[in-house]
Amino acid sequence: MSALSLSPELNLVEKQTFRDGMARLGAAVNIITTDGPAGRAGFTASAVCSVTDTPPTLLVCLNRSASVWSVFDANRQLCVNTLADDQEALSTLFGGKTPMAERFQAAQWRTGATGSPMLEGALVSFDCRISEITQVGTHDVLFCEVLALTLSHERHGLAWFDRNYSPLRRRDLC
Ligand SMILES: NC(=O)C1=CN([C@@H]2O[C@H](COP(=O)(O)OP(=O)(O)OC[C@H]3O[C@@H](n4cnc5c(N)ncnc54)[C@H](O)[C@@H]3O)[C@@H](O)[C@H]2O)C=CC1
Ligand SMILES: Cc1cc2nc3c(=O)[nH]c(=O)nc-3n(C[C@H](O)[C@H](O)[C@H](O)COP(=O)(O)O)c2cc1C
Repeated sequence: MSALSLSPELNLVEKQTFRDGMARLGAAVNIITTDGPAGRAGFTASAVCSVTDTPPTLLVCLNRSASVWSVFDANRQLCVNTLADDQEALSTLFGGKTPMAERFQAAQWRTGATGSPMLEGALVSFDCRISEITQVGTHDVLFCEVLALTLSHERHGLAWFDRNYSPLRRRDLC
């Protein structure tokens, strides 16, 4: 065990130290999509978390410098598509600098109740309206009320851990 990051003055840890720590905190991989008056957009996110089940709410953290930020901010609705283990390539596509049309061409989509694209083959898709946005440092925290969801019963999951992808095996599937 090392105490690399603990300074005597109890200052905040350096950005790189924080990232090294966060790299060890595994998380599901999601493609967040939206469609509406500002157009269609999507990006990869690991910063997704359950907030409360009453009302059913999750949060998504979005960097305000991302090209997609203004689209999500204007549309105020989104779908959280949690990826299955065979959808790693989609994560890379939506996490890079790829043009938006090219990102969406790589998969099949349905339209959710909010109008947001729902990914075929996702482990679960949460169709949401953004109820609140809070700014924290470089990111917006989008609080999202879940209006509908679609579950897949035949897929394993995908994790982002140690700066890489790992499958998440479901016990009831071989
Ligand atoms: N929450 C976020 O905004 C995240 C952004 N990314 C993006 O993907 C790139 C590659 O990430 P990794 O290969 O995991 O290596 P990395 O060393 O850049 O990041 C390690 C971990 O730190 C956290 N992180 C990275 N950038 C962040 C940011 N700007 N704000 C808050 N948390 C952040 C994430 O948990 C990430 O998995 C990052 O540099 C970033 O651009 C990746 C994961 C989460
Ligand atoms: C595995 C992975 C997880 C990511 N998680 C987040 C996240 O939670 N929040 C975020 O703002 N960006 C995250 N990113 C980066 C965005 O996906 C990326 O900045 C986004 O596609 C916007 O890029 P653009 O500005 O080229 O459109 C992640 C990238 C990867 C590869």
